[in-house]
Amino acid sequence: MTIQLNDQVAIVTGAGGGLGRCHALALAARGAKIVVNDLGAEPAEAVAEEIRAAGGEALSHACSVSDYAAVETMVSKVMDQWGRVDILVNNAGILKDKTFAKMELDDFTKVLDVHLIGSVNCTRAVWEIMRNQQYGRIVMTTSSSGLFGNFGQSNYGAAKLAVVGLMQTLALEGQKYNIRVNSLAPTAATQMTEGVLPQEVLDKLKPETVSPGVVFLCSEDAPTRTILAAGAGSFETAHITLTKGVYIGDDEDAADQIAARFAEISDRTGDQVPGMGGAQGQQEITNLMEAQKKG
Ligand SMILES: NC(=O)C1=CN([C@@H]2O[C@H](COP(=O)(O)OP(=O)(O)OC[C@H]3O[C@@H](n4cnc5c(N)ncnc54)[C@H](O)[C@@H]3O)[C@@H](O)[C@H]2O)C=CC1
Ligand SMILES: CC(C)c1ccc(C(=O)O)c(O)c1O
Repeated sequence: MTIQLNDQVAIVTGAGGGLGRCHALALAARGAKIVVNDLGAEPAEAVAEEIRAAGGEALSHACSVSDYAAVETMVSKVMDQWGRVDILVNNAGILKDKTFAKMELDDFTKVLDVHLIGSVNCTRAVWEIMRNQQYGRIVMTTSSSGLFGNFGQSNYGAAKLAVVGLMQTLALEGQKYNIRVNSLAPTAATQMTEGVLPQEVLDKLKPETVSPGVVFLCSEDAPTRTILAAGAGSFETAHITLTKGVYIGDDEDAADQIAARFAEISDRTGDQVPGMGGAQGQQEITNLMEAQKKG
């Protein structure tokens, strides 16, 4: 096994079951010391015990990732015990599915509070530690529902794409401190996806088959700003791209020209994955200048 995480400390949120448990076990199998976080003390401690029984080192800490003070207490405990945090896997999550028409606004806030604010809280609590160490690997957990949409999951989808936005900027800000930030878009049979697909399909979507992707994203040679999709042992990358586009200008009929040339505007030939937000403006100025040169 090439990827070694010996002497590294990893916090995995929502690791009392499902994907988080599998990520924790997989990171521990590579030598990392694991902090098993979840809402409930019992499931978190059970996973920590499972890791210790397999010869690894683990501690559990029950708290909600939505509670910044509690997250800070968890990180202080880890620093007291092990003196560093190398890896953070923001995995904790909940669903409150309903069509947008029927959804209470409170269910929107609750979902954002766990996925987005939970990821912000945990990342913020370890950011300075990682900057000082000049080393950190952070994984956000996104979803196909956020990247591509899913009926009945407007709150969840919004939260799941928000963590990708968080990743985009943190990857840039973390670069000079050797902090790499990536996103994982898993597909797995867990309590979260219970009953949504036929059992014979769920049987193939073992959460254990996703966790090698997390090990890779937490390794020394991890990429940064990647969206890694994973399920049933298959791995893909997803991208937010920008087409070359078309210079239209601002004549009175600009909107009509956009309509007339929309196929060209959205033609994906030669599209790019921008390295940062500024790339869009650069592309637009280039298009303008090319159009001016042509007269
Ligand atoms: N299972 C799947 O196919 C997919 C899962 N995901 C994401 O993967 C992550 C893990 O999901 P699963 O393992 O499938 O679900 P799960 O429901 O089995 O596990 C989620 C864990 O997070 C914990 N949790 C919930 N709120 C928390 C909070 N405030 N603080 C700390 N822990 C909390 C839960 O107690 C639970 O143990 C979630 O972020 C989910 O949105 C994304 C795409 C697909
Ligand atoms: C299998 C369905 C489409 C699906 C996919 C992903 C999630 C998730 O991100 O949690 C779901 O909840 C699903 O129901």
